Amino acid sequence: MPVTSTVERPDGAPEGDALPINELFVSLQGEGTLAGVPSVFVRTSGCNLRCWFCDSYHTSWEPTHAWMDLDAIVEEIQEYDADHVVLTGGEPLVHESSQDLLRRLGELGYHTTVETNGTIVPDADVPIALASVSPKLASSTPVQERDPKGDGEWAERHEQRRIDVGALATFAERYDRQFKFVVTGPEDMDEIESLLAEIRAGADVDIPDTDVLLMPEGQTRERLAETRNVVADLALEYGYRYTPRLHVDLWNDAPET
Ligand SMILES: C[S@@+](CC[C@H](N)C(=O)[O-])C[C@H]1O[C@@H](n2cnc3c(N)ncnc32)[C@H](O)[C@@H]1O
Ligand SMILES: Nc1nc2[nH]cc(C(=O)O)c2c(=O)[nH]1
Ligand code: SF4
Ligand SMILES: [Mg+2]
Repeated sequence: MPVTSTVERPDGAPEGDALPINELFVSLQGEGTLAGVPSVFVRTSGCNLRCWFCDSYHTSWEPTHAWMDLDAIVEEIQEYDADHVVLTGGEPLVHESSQDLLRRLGELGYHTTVETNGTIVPDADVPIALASVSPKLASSTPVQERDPKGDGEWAERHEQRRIDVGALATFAERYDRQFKFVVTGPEDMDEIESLLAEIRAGADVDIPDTDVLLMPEGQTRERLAETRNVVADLALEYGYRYTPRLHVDLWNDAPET
């Protein structure tokens, strides 16, 4: 599948294998089944979606980055004393070079997690230890009233692109994975249930409820204080997992955390 980057490659970008990097830092994995594990985060810039709530605004709505070649990225990762690497964004899989980075990290023995919206499937040979797939629900769509830019310009494109059941089923079949839904309230549950039914019908592997995580929407402690208990109760009611957002609890989602 051709992969197109939404980030322009400006004059002066390095030749060959390189990625637009928004930030590269070490922290505790804040979300999902590996929450609490010290990890190096590589955050690429550029996304094919525009969630109104995106907590990485400068990789999606207003991308900023420095181009780094893969050698420099790997060298910087190796400077940290961590064996887990989280490749995130933006949407890391819009970039062909993300696949090469994953191949190199796999060869070096790193445990790799890819944080992805699940719309772009990598080549079959790309090693991913944990596919952390966060399919985007209707409640993520940047309709005019919720658009951070106020014009609703992205709503239609976002709506068309946000779900590809075939792609989600392929992630389920190929990798150890978690499906991590951002939940804004009880209204999201019908869509989660019907989407899971479609993925399960399309995938020839089992997807146990323990691979389904509900994550409260919130970029700040204040917002999480409103959402976390609602979402925890929904996890109990529906029998799915709850995941905290440790980096928000601990550091209020400051840059490089
Ligand atoms: C910034 S995204 C980057 C990876 C990929 N584009 C995606 O959406 O999965 C990283 C994770 O943060 C989640 N996320 C983004 N904004 C959020 C918010 N306001 N509250 C809760 N989770 C959020 C995403 O759903 C995803 O699981
Ligand atoms: N600590 C921490 N954990 C995270 N897990 C997923 C993140 C992401 O932005 O993809 C993230 C993040 O930004 N920080
Ligand atoms: S898909 Fe991920 S990076 Fe893209 S806008 Fe949504 S949360 Fe942000
Ligand atoms: Mg984050």
